[in-house]
Amino acid sequence: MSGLKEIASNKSFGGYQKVFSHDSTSLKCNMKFGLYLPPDCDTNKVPVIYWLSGLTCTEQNFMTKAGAQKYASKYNVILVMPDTSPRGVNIPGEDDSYDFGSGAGFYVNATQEPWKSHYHMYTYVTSELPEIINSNFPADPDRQSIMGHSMGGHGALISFLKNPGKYKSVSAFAAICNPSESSWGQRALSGYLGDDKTLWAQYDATKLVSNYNGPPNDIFLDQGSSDEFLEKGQLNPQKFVSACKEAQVPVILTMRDGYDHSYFYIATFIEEHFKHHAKYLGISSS
Ligand SMILES: N[C@@H](CCC(=O)N[C@@H](CS)C(=O)NCC(=O)O)C(=O)O
Repeated sequence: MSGLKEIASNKSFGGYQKVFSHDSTSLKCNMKFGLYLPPDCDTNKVPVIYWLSGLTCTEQNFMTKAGAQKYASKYNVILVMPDTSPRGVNIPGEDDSYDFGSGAGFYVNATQEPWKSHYHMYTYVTSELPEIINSNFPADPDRQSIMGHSMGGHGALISFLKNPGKYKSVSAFAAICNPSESSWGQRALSGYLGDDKTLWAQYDATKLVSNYNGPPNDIFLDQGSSDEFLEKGQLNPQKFVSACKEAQVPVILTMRDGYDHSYFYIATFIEEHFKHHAKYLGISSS
């Protein structure tokens, strides 16, 4: 990693909403991420929550639409908001689809040509970015949690399940819970990983949960009942809940009557997610 550069900074709820760029070693391109620094981190190391966004998003969507700064300030946590794929790496067709390539890295490490030289979003969000955050900002490396939306909900669930103990808690809005069985997931997993379904299973929360042996923890899933992608079979929260029950892993699925897939829905319930993480990160609101 080199060239960490602040490219925006705006005071918000007593802290600062910033954007940084840097040269990523795992993605081999320049990347941007959003970072909210709460007021208290001037003097103390504070917990960190990673937010992973969904298809088509950049580091901007959650930052500008979720209203999360108010709660990151109140609960005194650093928020990290990465982009969703490598950018501008000149792979033929990278910008052709909304659900594959740019804006759709799917939080996997690609093994297939031509994606495998850059598309390592799993390593980027679980290793490279935490190292950057922990070494450049007042982040407590022993208190980190992860949450996300849709493709990013999938990213949050697999990051949590594949790294027992690394994240104190996980939550997700409208997560793609069983990507091997959704058309979004099938397109991404076959494109990035090829046809080997055992490799797909390493990035499928519903399959991973059966091997989870980390600390006991309520996995918090949030889902709007009028989400068009739920109706289209892209999300499959019930399959994940059944797999959790079978594996005796505690899960909470909260259905929200009439809410859709949008950031209007996320903004409505984001504080509940902060409360969930605050409980596991050992923080009380100021
Ligand atoms: N454009 C796609 C859907 C893409 C979509 O809904 N993306 C979600 C995540 S899966 C999102 O967060 N979009 C950006 C936004 O709402 O700000 C379609 O119309 O089918």
